[in-house]
Amino acid sequence: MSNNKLEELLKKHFKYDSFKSKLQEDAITEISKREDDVLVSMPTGSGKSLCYQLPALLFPDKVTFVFSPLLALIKDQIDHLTAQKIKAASLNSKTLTAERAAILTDLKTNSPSIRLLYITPEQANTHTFKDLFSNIVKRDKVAYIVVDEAHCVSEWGHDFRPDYLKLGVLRDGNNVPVIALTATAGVEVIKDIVVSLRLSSTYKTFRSSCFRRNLFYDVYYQNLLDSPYEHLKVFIKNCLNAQDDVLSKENKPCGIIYCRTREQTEVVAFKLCEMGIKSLCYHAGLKHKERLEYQESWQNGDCPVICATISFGMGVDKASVRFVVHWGVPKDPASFYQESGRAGRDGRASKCRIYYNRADRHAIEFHLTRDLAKAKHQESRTVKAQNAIKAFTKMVEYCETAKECRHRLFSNHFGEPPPDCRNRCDICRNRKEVEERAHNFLMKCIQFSETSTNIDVDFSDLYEGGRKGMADDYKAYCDGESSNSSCNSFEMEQKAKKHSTEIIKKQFALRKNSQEVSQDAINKLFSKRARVIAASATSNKVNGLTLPTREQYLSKLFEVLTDNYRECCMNPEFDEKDLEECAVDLEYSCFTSSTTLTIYRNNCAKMISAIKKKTQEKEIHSALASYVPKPPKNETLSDLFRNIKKQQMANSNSSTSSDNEDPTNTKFEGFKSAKQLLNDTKKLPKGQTTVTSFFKNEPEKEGGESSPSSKTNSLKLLFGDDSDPEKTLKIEGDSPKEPKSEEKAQEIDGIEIKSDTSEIVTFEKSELDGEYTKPELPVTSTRKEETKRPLEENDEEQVSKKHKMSDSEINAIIMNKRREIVHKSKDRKSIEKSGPKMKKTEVGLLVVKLLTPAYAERRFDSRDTFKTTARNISHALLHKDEAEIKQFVKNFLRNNEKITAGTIV
Ligand SMILES: Nc1ncnc2c1ncn2[C@@H]1O[C@H](COP(=O)(O)OP(=O)(O)OP(=O)(O)O)[C@@H](O)[C@H]1O
Repeated sequence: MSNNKLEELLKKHFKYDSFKSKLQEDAITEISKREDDVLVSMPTGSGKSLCYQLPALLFPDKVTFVFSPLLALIKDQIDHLTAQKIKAASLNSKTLTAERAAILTDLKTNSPSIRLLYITPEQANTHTFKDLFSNIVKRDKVAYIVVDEAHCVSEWGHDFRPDYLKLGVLRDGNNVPVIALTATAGVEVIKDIVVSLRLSSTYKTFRSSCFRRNLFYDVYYQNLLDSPYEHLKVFIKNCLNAQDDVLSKENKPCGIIYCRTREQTEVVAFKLCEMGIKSLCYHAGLKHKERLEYQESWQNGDCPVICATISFGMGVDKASVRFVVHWGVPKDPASFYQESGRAGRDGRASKCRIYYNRADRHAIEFHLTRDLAKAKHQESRTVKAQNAIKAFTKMVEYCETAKECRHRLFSNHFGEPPPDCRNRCDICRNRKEVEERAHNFLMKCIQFSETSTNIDVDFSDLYEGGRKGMADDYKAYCDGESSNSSCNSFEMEQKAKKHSTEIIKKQFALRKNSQEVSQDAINKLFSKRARVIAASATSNKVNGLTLPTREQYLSKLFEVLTDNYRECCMNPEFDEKDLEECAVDLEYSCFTSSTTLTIYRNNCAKMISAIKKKTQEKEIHSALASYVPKPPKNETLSDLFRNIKKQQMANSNSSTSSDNEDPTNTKFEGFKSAKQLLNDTKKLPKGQTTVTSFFKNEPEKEGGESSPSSKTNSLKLLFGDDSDPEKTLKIEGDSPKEPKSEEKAQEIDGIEIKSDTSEIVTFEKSELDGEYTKPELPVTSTRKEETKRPLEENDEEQVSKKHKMSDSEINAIIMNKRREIVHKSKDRKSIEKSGPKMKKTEVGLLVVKLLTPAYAERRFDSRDTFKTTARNISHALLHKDEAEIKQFVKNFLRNNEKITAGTIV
C-alpha cells in the first residue's frame, strides 16, 4: 500500500493533513500490509486508534473486529467514526434486538457495510458471538482482530480484565492479523500480551518513549501547607487562566482531580465550589445517570473541574486537560502514568501534581498488607499482592524523596533509558527547593509522629474498592454481557483462572526473572504496621504462625468484640481504639497460651465463638466487662485529641454519676476519672468483680474494696517527660493504707519519677520492700504496660526480664517521689487559688500549635529543641489563660529568631 494512498484516506475520512508522528505513520503502513501481527505501544493521546481505523478502510468487503473494555469507550469511538461517515457498530448487552438483528444480517452478506464492529470482551465469550465469528472467519470476511487497551490482559497492568485472557482463542483456525494496542506498557505487560493473545513469533512492534515532554510533574505536601485547598485553588486558577477567548467551550482548559475515596471527591468538589471554582464529583457510588450527566458537563466545557475516583477517565478523550491533580498518593506508577497522562493530549504544556499526605500512605499500606494476608497461600493472589506493595512503595518513594527526575519513575517502570527532562519536573527545575520541601515534610511527620491513625477510617471504597470496586463500576456497562457474568471481579477471576490455567502457568514461567518483593520486605512492612503485640525475637514464635495470620485473627476478634459491645453495652464509653486494644489483648492471650499453630487457631476460634455466643445471648463478654482502657498516650496530635475527648467523657460521667446509683451501670468504668473509680469501687456490692482487679491478678478484697494501687491511671501529659512512653511503668500508691487526702489525690493522678537510667518506674509498696520485679504480662488477659509497637528483636525477653534495683536506687526513688508529691500538691494549690484555667493538655496543644509555624520555617535547630521548648513553655504557662499563652509565645518567637538548645524560655 503506497503512502500516498494512505495519506489520501487520512485526509478524506479523518480530515487530517498528515500523520501525527512518524511512529503512527510507520505503524499504519505496516498494519496496512496485513502480513503479520502488530503490537502498538504508544502513550495516551498519541493517536493509536487511527492505527487500525485507517487500515480498516482499505478492505471494503471485510470487517475489522475491535475488542474494547468499556461501553463508554466504544460509544465514543462509534460516534467519532459515524461523524466521519465510517460505518461502525457494536454488539454488546445494551444493543437493542432490532439493531442486533440488522448487524447480524449485514455481517452475513458478501459485502458487509460495517467496517468496524466493536465488542466487549465479555460479549466475545458468549456462544452467540463465537458462532458468528467462526462463520464470518470461514467466509474470509475479517480484516483484522484488534485488541484495544491490550494491557487489560495482564495482571501486571493496572486494569486487569480476566475476560481478556480468553481473547487468544480467536486465533484458532485462522490467519487474521491481530493488532494489539496499549498505552506505554512495561516489559511484563508486553510479555503477557504476546503470550495471551498468541501473537506470532514474527510480530512487529511500534513503541514510543513514555516521556511526555509537555507534562510538568511536581509534588506538594498537604501537611506543610497552611491551607491545602487554598493552594489547590491557586494552582487551578493558574492552570485554567489561559488566554482562551477564541476557544470553543469544549476546548477551554479544564482539569481532573483524582481522589482515593468517593467521600474525598465530594469534599474536594464542595471546597472548590465554596472557593468559587465550579467543580463536580464523579465516582461509582453515583447513579449511572448522574455520572453520565457530570461527565458530559465536564466534557462539553460547562464545568471545568471534575473531582473523581479512578473510575473516571478510561476512554475520556479530551484534548484540553491542562492539569491532573492527585489528591493523595496514586496506587502505582502505571496507574499514575495513565491517570496523569490524561493531561495535555493536545500536546500543549500541562501540569501533573500530587498533593501528598502521610495518612493516605498508612491507609493504603494497611490495605495492601491486609490483601496480602488474605491471599494466604494462593500463589497468584500472593504474587499480585506483593506486586501491589512493591509498586506502591515506588510511589511513596517518588512522593517522599527528591532523589531523581520525576519522569524517571516512568522510564524506569517501562524499562526505558532516562529521558532528557530539561526542567519538566520540579526536581530538575529546582532540586534544592524540592529537597528542602521533602526534608520539611519528613521533619513534620517526625514531629507529630504521624502513625497509623487513619487506618480506622473507612476506606472501604479506597481506589473504588480496588479491582472489586472497579468491577462494580464496570457492572453498569457490562450487565448481562454474558449469561454467567457476575461482574464480581473475584469470581470472574476464579472462573477465568479455571479456564486459563495453562496461560497463567506460562505467564508465571515468563515472570521467573522478574524482581520480586522479598519476604523480608513484606515482613518489615507488616511488623511496621502490625497491631498485634510483638512477642518474641521472630515473627514465628509459634512454628508456622506468621504476623499476617495473627493480624487476621486480631481483625476477627475486633469485629466480634465490636458487635458484642454494640449489642450488649448499656453504657457505651469505649471508643474504637479501646475495642481494638481489648482485641489485641485477647489475641495476645491466645498467642501466649499456644505452642503450635493448631492450638493458636483453636484458641482464637474458641474465643471468637464464645464472644459471638455472648452477643447472641445479649450479654456482654467478660473481656469487655472487665476491660480497663489503657492509660492514654500523648505521642501524637491525634492522641491528644482523643484524650481530650475522653477527658470530656470522664467529666460528663463524673457530673452525672451522682444521679446514677444503679450499680449495674458500673459495668463500663471506661473513662471515669480515677478518683471517681475509687469512689465507685467502694460502692460495689459485695463480691462483685471490679474492673481494676482484672489487671491486678490478685484476689478481690472483701466488700469489693480494691487495693489503692490499682486505681492509678496516670494521664501522661504532653511533654511530661522525655522518655520513651513505651518504657514507662507507673508508680502506684506508696502505702497500702488509706492515704491522707492530699496524697490520695496524688495517687489518683499517678506519680512518675525518673530512675537513674531515666526510665520512669512505678512501684507498689510491697515491691519497694525488696527486689523490684517488673510485672510480667498476664498470660490470660490484658497486658498491663505493654504498648503496641513493631516487632523487635528479643522483645519477649525484655518484657519478662527482671529489673533489679539496689537499695540506694530505691531510696533515691522514694525521696524523689516524696519531693514530687510535695511539689505537685503545691502546684495544685496554686492552681486552685488562681481559679479555673486551661487544662494541661490544652496548654500543650496550644503551645505546639503556636510554635509549629516557626518549626516549619526551620527556626528550631532540631526536633528535640522544638519538643523541649514546647514542653518548657507549656510547663511555665500551666496556670495562664489562652490570651496570656498566645502573647508569651508571640514575644518568645519575636525575641528568638533562631531557637537552639541553649535558648532560655
Ligand atoms: N494524524 C493525526 N493528526 C491529528 N490529530 C490526530 C491524528 N491522529 C489522531 N489524532 C487525534 O489525537 C487524539 C488522540 O487520539 P487517540 O484517541 O487515538 O489516542 P490514543 O493513543 O488511542 O489515546 P488513548 O490511549 O488515551 O486511547 C484524538 O483527538 C485524535 O483525533
